[in-house]
Amino acid sequence: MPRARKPAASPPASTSNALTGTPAWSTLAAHRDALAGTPMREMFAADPDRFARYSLRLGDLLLDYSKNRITDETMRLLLDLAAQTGVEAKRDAMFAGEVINTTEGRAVLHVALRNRANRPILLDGQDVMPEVNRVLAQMRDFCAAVRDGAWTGATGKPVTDVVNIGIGGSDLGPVMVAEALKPYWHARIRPHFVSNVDGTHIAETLHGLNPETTLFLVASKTFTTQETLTNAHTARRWLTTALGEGAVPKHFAALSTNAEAVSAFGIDTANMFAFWDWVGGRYSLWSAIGLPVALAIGFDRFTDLLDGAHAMDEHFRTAPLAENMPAILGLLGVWYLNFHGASAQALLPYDQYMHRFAAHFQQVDMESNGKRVTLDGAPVDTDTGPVIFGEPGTNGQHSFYQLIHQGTRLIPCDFIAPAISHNPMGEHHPILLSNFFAQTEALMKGKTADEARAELEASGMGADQIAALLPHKVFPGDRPTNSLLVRRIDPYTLGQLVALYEHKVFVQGAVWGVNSFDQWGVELGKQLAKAILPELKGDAPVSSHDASTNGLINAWKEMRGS
Ligand SMILES: O=P(O)(O)OC[C@H]1O[C@](O)(CO)[C@@H](O)[C@@H]1O
Repeated sequence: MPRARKPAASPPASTSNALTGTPAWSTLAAHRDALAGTPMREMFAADPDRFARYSLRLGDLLLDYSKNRITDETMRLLLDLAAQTGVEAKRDAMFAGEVINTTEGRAVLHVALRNRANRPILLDGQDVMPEVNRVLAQMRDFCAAVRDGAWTGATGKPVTDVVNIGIGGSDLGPVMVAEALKPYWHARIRPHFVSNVDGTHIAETLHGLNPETTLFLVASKTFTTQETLTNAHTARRWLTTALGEGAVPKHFAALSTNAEAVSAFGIDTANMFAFWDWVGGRYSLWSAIGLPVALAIGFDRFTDLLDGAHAMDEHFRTAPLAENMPAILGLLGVWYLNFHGASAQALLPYDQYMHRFAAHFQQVDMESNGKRVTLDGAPVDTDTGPVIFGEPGTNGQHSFYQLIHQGTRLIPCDFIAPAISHNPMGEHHPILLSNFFAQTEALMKGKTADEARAELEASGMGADQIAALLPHKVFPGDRPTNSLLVRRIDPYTLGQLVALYEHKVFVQGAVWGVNSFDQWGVELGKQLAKAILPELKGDAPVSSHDASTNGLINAWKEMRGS
């Protein structure tokens, strides 16, 4: 398949940077001001149907977005903004395989990887589905062989440990999903993930592993990424020191788009699982990059993950935007980021297995929408991508929630929880979920000065003490949250959730008119590191940089000794 194509002759919708000049923009700004005196607690008091009005269900997934600073008018205006920025046309262009990643001349078709309906998806007039299905079949056969022990290492022993070596999108998505689906892992096979070029990562991972039963997956779309190749060469040395060169084909497989570089590394291309330039790194977990997940949970469950994502794709593709979960989450994010100055967004899974969810979406969101120019290269005229962060509940509560409740910044939060835990452990799950529900209630309602005073008076405190403490005890409330509830975190519901957030990011990029699928911003640091690496050899002081960079390099040379 061709590696680069010309951009579509006419972009699917306006790429103007005059976003703030759209009629919807000024109307939304005026509407925000009009709404300012009506906190959410008043909105709830006035409307007993608010939950029903502002919640949606898709199978076992419930989205409650009623605890937001919105009215029907807000939603109508946000939908106007979506219409005026061509969100639907841009979405349709993505699904139709148009070259929407114009700076790289690529289509964006991760939806084809989970196109379980097998609807033809044409790229340059050719259906991509036969190739997608071919690699899925290759993955299925490999998973079966490794899992049932037919695939053995060079000394005839079955695989016990799968080490995925990759970084960014070739790591974060698979780690997150593998961890989230740990209850489904094969009894014998443990997945491990090495990403950081810090030697500690691979050293600690290999510590205690047996080369005879370890399978390495070198995961790199480009197969040129310094960190991944450095780690892969170290792994290769570790293996061949123990088992000899001849062991490599039974212990190494590659997940990549670059067959030439895979061969050059010494991996048999028969053990290469391909994907394509139209799969963005941070959207690649559905491709061969998902192989560590499929090996851990089994291929059938991996296809359940794809099924869940496909269900969300179909919802995103066909539901009117007013009832479209990714569109609603995306537009609410725009509402807070651009109209309330909320520059961060917390993702808070109340499920320990989902402890890497925020880390994965940090890349998906911030690498996609951390952009300062629009598709046509003009500066954006408003803020783009939020800072994404989060920790699993209830750990975050004992850490950064203080700032969310009483700090000066507005930080919209998404709460995500399963109704049923894989580890109920007596009262643990009700306790966990009581915190989930309570946090969203507390953030919405807050605590007024009158309520705080009444509590202090009831505790028997004197008037002076009350006066001193009162300002510290007030919670302003009116802090927005979305709540997502699924029956259980399983491959299908996780697929739904991940696709939901991917498409949310798409919607926001479409509103801002940026290219959500390139990542030029990661290049400069890589370029400079390449120039610095040879300068680190020897003791001669360096003078080719600014004073700080020279000073740091020279201090390092002195500290490390010779
Ligand atoms: O899969 P590759 O080509 O090794 O790239 C890894 C990651 O590096 C980046 O290009 C930049 O950090 C990411 O977008 C990508 O996910």
